[in-house]
Amino acid sequence: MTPEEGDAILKDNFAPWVLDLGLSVEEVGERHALLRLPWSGRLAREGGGISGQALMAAADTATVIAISSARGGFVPMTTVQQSTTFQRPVTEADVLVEARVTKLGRTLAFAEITLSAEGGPGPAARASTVYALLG
Ligand SMILES: CC(C)(COP(=O)(O)OP(=O)(O)OC[C@H]1O[C@@H](n2cnc3c(N)ncnc32)[C@H](O)[C@@H]1OP(=O)(O)O)[C@@H](O)C(=O)NCCC(=O)NCCSC(=O)Cc1ccccc1
Repeated sequence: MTPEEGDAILKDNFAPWVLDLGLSVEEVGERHALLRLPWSGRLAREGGGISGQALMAAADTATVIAISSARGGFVPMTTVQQSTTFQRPVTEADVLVEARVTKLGRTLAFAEITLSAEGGPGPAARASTVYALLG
């Protein structure tokens, strides 16, 4: 899969409010995807840091792209579980969202996601996700 194909999956399969986050696919590999969440003050909470809700949506979205890449294209799937830790605030920076598929089964897929402020000192958040593959 190419980043352009990843962007097309975004456009065709996600809710309008998720598309409003402005996510774009920077890189896709055999079992991973790298997305960019552009900084916007609209995503910030009191104190100026990016909201956890935006980061969780970005992690969920990046996982769909990574699983699609691992499967060679989009297949119907649904999130079953996501667990997220928030480790550093992000202010005034894009967030790079890297999702890696750690197990691709027949009916379930597992992924680990690292979200980092561009140029930042380390992960801003990490997530673990489980997806049911429906097709
Ligand atoms: C399907 C499953 C994950 C597992 O089901 P099981 O453990 O086997 O449970 P059970 O047999 O008890 O069935 C329960 C119900 O499931 C239905 N159903 C079952 N199999 C299929 C099937 N193959 N296909 C379709 N439906 C199927 C079945 O009709 C039944 O409905 P009923 O109760 O009779 O009316 C279920 O727990 C579920 O739907 N959870 C909600 C997940 C969810 O909403 N996540 C958040 C949204 S994802 C997101 O946003 C990310 C994203 C973005 C863009 C693009 C992509 C992703």
